[in-house]
Amino acid sequence: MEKLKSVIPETLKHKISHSTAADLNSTCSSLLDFFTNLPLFHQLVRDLTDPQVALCGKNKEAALEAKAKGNQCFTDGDYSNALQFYSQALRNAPMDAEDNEKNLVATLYLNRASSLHKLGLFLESLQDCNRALILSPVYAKTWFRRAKANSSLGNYEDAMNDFGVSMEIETSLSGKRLIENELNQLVDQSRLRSSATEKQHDGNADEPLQVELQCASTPNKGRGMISLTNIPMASLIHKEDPHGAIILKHCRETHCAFCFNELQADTVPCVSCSIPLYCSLECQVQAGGEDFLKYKAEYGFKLDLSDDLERHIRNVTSPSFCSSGVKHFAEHRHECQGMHWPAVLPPDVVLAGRIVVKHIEEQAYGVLDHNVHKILDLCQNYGQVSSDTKLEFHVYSIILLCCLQRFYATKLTLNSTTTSEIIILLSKIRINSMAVVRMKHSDVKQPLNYDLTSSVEQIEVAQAVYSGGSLFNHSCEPNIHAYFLSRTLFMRATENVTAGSEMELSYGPQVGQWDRGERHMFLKDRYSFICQCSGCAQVNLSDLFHGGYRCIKPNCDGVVLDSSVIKYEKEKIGHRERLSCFQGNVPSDDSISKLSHYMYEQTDYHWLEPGSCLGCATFYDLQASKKSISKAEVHIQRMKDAVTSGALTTNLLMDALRYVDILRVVLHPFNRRLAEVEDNIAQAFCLIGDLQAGMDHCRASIEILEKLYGESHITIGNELIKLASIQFSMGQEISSDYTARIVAIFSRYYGSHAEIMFPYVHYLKKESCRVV
Ligand SMILES: C[S@@+](CC[C@H](N)C(=O)[O-])C[C@H]1O[C@@H](n2cnc3c(N)ncnc32)[C@H](O)[C@@H]1O
Repeated sequence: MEKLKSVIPETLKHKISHSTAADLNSTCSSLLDFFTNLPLFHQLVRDLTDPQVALCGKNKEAALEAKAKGNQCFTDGDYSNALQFYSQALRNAPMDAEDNEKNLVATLYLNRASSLHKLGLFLESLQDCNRALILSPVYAKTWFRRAKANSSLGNYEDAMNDFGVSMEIETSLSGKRLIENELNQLVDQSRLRSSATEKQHDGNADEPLQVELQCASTPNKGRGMISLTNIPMASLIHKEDPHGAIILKHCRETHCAFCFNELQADTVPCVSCSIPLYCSLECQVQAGGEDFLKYKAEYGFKLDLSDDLERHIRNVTSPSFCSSGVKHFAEHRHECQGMHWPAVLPPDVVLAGRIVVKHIEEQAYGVLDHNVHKILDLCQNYGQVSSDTKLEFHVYSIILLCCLQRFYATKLTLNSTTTSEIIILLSKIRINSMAVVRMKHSDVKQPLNYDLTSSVEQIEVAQAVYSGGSLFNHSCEPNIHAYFLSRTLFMRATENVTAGSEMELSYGPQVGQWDRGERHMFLKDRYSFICQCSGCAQVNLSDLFHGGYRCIKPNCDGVVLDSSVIKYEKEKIGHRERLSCFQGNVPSDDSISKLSHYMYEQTDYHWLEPGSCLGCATFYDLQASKKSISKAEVHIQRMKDAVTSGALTTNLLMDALRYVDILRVVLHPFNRRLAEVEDNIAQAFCLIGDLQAGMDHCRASIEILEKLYGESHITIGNELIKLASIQFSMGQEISSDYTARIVAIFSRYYGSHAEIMFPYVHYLKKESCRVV
């Protein structure tokens, strides 16, 4: 692609770089003319769309080779490698391929089920048996394997039926005897053990939306969502499935390409290509590609089975989702023609393709020509994107159209109108799509037992467009919180909202996390807008403390600011509205109220000068402080590196501690850097086994963060979990007040879903009941 961009004449590049949305017809027409006569372009399109050169098609030989390796590993007792090889074979195996006169895919699912069973993964083993039986219900071995999985799971009735079918199909005497033995053992077992399994808490799946919202015009952010009623904190205010979504490349091997949940060992590959992996048949069928169920074998035994066994076979081989009647747009279907453009082009471009195809399919006679701009009624900002992005949008739009034409030859014309419409669609996706995130597995699965001071990390797994969700504007002081379950977007009010207020979420940056300059830069680079939210427009204490220095006058709590911060604060003062944060989030304590009182009382703004204390107006030169900070940072970094590389020593930690003292002398006590450093020190202490010191520093970090974010922010919730995990490791009891505080914060942000997303919340709730 870079090569293609590099041969575009400079004059044309210049024209594109300076184009606005109104110029697109002309720039697209020029680029199309240029590409039409460029062999390199035609070669590139051929490479992307010719199934003969693509590497993502099915390949029986590769599947058989992997199967043979899997069999060898299984024989050698190396079940986890056997599992890997069978999964690889499944990815490559054509659905209709036969091996030893049996359906190859069914055999591979059965073989993998055996490995999964050996590894103790019984549910996964059961699911693989189900898949094998849909494709081929006539093998006694598969029913036998299913019976074993069910038996291990305590599903005795199902297991007996499975053995029953297996016995009917089995022809050999020795086979029948084996089944009979197993069946007898199962009968004994089922008498001894109850099959009760704990039902997983799945939240209130049908929690109703409790609010009325309206899309209205705002003074400086375009459209926005306004509440028409008072909304209590933690209410669910919005729930939506995506208009279009796509998994990110780095998560293809780890997360389901449809629901974006983490993949388990029993992955289901796409039926007709070797790229996407799904967590279940249901996801595969909904996402499209070819339909797995197309290969469902008809049950045609010539056996005299009881009604119960006949019903059992039907239930197993016709999964319930087949009859649910819910029809989804099969978003992967047009990408799955043995070509590899969907695997190669950037996700937002492939996502644009999905949205275009959905548009065409939803209109029975849809043709993509002049009406693409109606695809999504969302705002776009083509005019504001960088020159480089404009050029990329042009090139990718033409390439995407060429790729889509292979599937929709009659409905897609490649001309300047369609190309410019795709460019506008890409601009819409750029500012309106959301990153679907998941908590890092290890952070949430093991209640209070994870790496002691690691922070809860989110991973971006997919990019999705939510037509309704896109109407919510950004605020660095948001009053709603967005999160995802599978691919569904949920939004909740994180505070009590009065009727008529704007409902705003954070697109990333928040007050307390970054200073105003960093927030602006991020939003401008990523979304190309200048933030006009209350956090950026009004003076708030968090922004003052965030990077503030300590006043040199003894007993003065005032904060001293650097010129870079002053620049932004002066801009805010132009707005003449002050201290929004003080009235809401930040807890009042003496130092804050003194400072805020002082600031409120001032009618002129001379106090706002670099190096001048906001509390007592004493001036001092920040240069010397900056020098000592730089020196201290070197030593703290040395300790951090040692933590990362596992080479931490007590000496390195003590050395860093001395330099932290220097930071404490020069930085304001609520400076965010101090919170970060306290956290680093806490982690280091935990690593060398001094958990008490680790806990003290973790607490010190939380106290600072509370000043910056307020006491009920989710960041504080995450930090409190960290503290609880240290306490837990020390064998200390976690007090019920403390537990209640954590539960309250998580419930405020995740409502009834808090426990599914963070199993430790469930654990803490149970603990607090026990303590009380
Ligand atoms: C996802 S859309 C939100 C809905 C949009 N306002 C509309 O009219 O469709 C994002 C765009 O809204 C505007 N916007 C959202 N939050 C903003 C903020 N805090 N300050 C300024 N503009 C904002 C920007 O133009 C941004 O590119």
